[in-house]
Amino acid sequence: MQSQEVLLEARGLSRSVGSRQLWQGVDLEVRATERLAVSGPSGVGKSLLLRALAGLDVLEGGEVWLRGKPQAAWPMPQFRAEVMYLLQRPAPASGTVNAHLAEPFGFKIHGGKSYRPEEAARLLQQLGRPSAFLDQDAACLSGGEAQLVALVRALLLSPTVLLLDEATSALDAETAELAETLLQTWLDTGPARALVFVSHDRAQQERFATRIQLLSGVGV
Ligand SMILES: Nc1ncnc2c1ncn2[C@@H]1O[C@H](COP(=O)(O)OP(=O)(O)OP(=O)(O)O)[C@@H](O)[C@H]1O
Repeated sequence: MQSQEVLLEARGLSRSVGSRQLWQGVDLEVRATERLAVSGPSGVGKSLLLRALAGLDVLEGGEVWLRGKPQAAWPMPQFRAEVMYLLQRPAPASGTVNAHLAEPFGFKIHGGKSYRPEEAARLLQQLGRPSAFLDQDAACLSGGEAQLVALVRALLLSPTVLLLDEATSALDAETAELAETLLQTWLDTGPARALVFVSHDRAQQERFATRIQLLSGVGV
């Protein structure tokens, strides 16, 4: 593992909310192919840490690097396309699943990429969904289905580091394991990639993480 390239690195991160210091002195390193679990009690600030890593929350203290280049030196849309954050409760707008998956390919930041519906169907099939699923209304999906679609949408965009914030929490056990297999294949093929995830499912952490980092509230 140590020979793998460091993709994402954070040093000395700190965060407070009002007068409450959530954590400080947080160091983190994610290497290619890693599946790093960030663990800690409810309210300790795991979501805020992932959001800070993704450039979606302020960096009060410390610094984050992607491939050795400081977060602040990246154009932020590009950084967020490379370090992609998936939240627990995605809420897609109305329109077909296919249209929802195709949508970001129309954004300037993903201009070099093209949407391939057959690839979307292939990924969905690996998650146990038939190709007709692409025609469903995205706004009417169940919580678990919306999580599957968010995951497929992210994988199609091929970020360097995927940050999953309880992003499989609404899936049944069997589908959650299909998602893990899909993610593992994604990590092990193609360019250098890595995964950071938060899960309250201890069994998932233990079977899926290559490493677990505890966020204790007083530095990790
Ligand atoms: N934008 C915000 N403004 C003020 N307080 C916030 C904000 N976001 C989060 N908090 C607070 O910061 C603390 C950490 O929140 P966070 O969601 O990161 O915790 P967590 O470890 O992910 O929790 P859980 O495991 O319950 O999801 C919580 O007390 C929360 O209420």
